[in-house]
Amino acid sequence: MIVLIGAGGHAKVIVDILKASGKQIAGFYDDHPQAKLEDLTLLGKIEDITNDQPEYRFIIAIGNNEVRKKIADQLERLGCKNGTAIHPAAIIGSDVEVGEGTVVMANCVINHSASIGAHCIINTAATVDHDCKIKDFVHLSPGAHLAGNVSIGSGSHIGIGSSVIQSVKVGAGSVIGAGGVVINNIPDHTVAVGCPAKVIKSNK
Ligand SMILES: CC(=O)SCCNC(=O)CCNC(=O)[C@H](O)C(C)(C)COP(=O)(O)OP(=O)(O)OC[C@H]1O[C@@H](n2cnc3c(N)ncnc32)[C@H](O)[C@@H]1OP(=O)(O)O
Repeated sequence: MIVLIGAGGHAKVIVDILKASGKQIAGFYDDHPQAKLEDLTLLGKIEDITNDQPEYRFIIAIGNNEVRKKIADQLERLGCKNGTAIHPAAIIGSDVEVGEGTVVMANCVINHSASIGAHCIINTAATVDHDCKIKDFVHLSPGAHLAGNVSIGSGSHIGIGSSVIQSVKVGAGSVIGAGGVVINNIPDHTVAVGCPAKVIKSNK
């Protein structure tokens, strides 16, 4: 039984994925007392989460990577278990690892021997090619494409429609702007944009 945390647009898409894959949703937590998420039950504020029902599997349905990490730390302290949501129209190759709490949206392709960390978002129609290594709390935006053997550090955000050529490393906590074309390694905690993507500022 899945429990969602958050009730925004990202959460709505995850509800659709869970419905399409036949998973039951017990309800959702959100800090706004008037929050609505389809016909699901609001279970309380995020600070009210407990591990009283060990059959629950939590998915943090919030797009911001840092917020997701903070809540994941809270869930870990409580001993809560995480669920995953993988759209039935996603294609997952052999020897692919998908970490707990991660969501994979419709029309994604994750190819042979790629590994995806925990609490990642592999957004609509993103592709991750063979042997890529994606650490925890990464967001690959819709239509982002990673060639083979790319590494993405923890908490980085790859913008919508970006491409990363083979064997390049994007550091931790970095952002690649929408439509960026990454052909060189990108350091930790930076924002890079354009074609070819160049660092324009720090992301600390
Ligand atoms: C389902 C969903 O909705 S998933 C969400 C998907 N969303 C995304 O992928 C958003 C990605 N975000 C971006 O591309 C943003 O523009 C960012 C993060 C790169 C930069 O945002 P900010 O930090 O607010 O920077 P800001 O808008 O001030 O831009 C700084 C400079 O970079 C330029 N710039 C910003 N984004 C880009 C871009 N994607 N490509 C090229 N140049 C860019 C701006 O024109 C500006 O240039 P200037 O200084 O010459 O005027």
